[in-house]
Amino acid sequence: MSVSRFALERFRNIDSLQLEPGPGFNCIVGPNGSGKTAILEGLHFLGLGRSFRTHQAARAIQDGQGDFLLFARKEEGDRAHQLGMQRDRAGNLSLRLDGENPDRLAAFAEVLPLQLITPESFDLLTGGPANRRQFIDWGVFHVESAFLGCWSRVKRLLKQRNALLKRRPKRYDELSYWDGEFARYSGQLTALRQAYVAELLPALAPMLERLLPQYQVSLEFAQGWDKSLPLDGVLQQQFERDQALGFTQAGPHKADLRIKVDGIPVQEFFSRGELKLLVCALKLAQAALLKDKRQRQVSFLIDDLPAELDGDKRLALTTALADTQAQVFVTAIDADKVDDMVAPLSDVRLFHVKQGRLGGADG
Ligand SMILES: Nc1ncnc2c1ncn2[C@@H]1O[C@H](COP(=O)(O)OP(=O)(O)OP(=O)(O)O)[C@@H](O)[C@H]1O
Repeated sequence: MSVSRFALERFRNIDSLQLEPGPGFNCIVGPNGSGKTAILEGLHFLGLGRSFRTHQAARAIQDGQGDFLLFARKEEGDRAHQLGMQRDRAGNLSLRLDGENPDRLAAFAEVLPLQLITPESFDLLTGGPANRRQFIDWGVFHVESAFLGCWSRVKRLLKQRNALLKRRPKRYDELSYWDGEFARYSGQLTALRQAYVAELLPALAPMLERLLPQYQVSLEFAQGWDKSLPLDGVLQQQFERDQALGFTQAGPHKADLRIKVDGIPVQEFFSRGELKLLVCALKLAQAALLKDKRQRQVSFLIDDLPAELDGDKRLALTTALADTQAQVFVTAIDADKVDDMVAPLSDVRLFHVKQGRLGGADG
């Protein structure tokens, strides 16, 4: 259940590159600007249809070129999936999955579940609630087939409601039908999110024990409105405020995950290294839960794994990753730091990248 082949063409500083990763640890090593992150970014594009570095996908197309091409082969038990993506500067996207044209990008995300960890991943803990909703929804999407339909309906109904509010309706009656629908699907979405968080906690405990054993970390799901009241009642109560602001202030689009350490909000307490370890523990827990519930294996993309972590923590993290048996892609500038980290692991491949080209694989 891993990517056994990955190819990029006309992507960032890469003219053409083919990688044959192993099912375990794949270390991509090279100097600044060599194209290490571009390789992870290419995989991220394939799995999620977007970059983690820019909202402008065209920036990833190599300068002077009209499009980029990405291809991966993903082993899945005794069969393999072939994923291909082409994107041009006009924004046209062509997708091929096992020789067919899938009608939605979500088909790629299902085949290629990815977890990204970069030096900016602190955002999950220190940034706004949208980061944490995205974290929860990644998990729910992969374990609950009902999620996508429900989430799309909520999004569409919220958009309609906000458009109605902007027209400054005089009376609440103009919204009440839509609010019934919005509350119904919001309730379903919230139940899925709640159940997911409840299942994540036992998967998280052993990861915290390994990476941050000296702390008591707690997670509390906040659904986005007063949990003692039905959403349609809250919407009716808040109608005048929503009308004045022109948008809806209560609902699942306001949900959050409150994360505390020894009772203190995590961002006010943890060091940068500890924040990174907590992000890793959360993502490892998601991968473990996905494997447990759906027998699906995640590929981890970790940009600059050694950053912020001392030698012991680096080792604790690499062994925790290896124990999940997930495929891991890590980038690092310094080959020596990578050697220390992966010394106890058995399944390691090392790729040297220079000026957008591969200098050979060891391992
Ligand atoms: N559209 C593009 N076309 C050509 N080259 C590009 C494009 N976008 C970025 N680059 C260049 O691609 C190179 C690869 O960047 P990348 O971020 O992958 O390097 P890296 O190996 O991860 O470096 P670092 O260790 O500094 O993070 C950079 O030198 C960048 O200037």
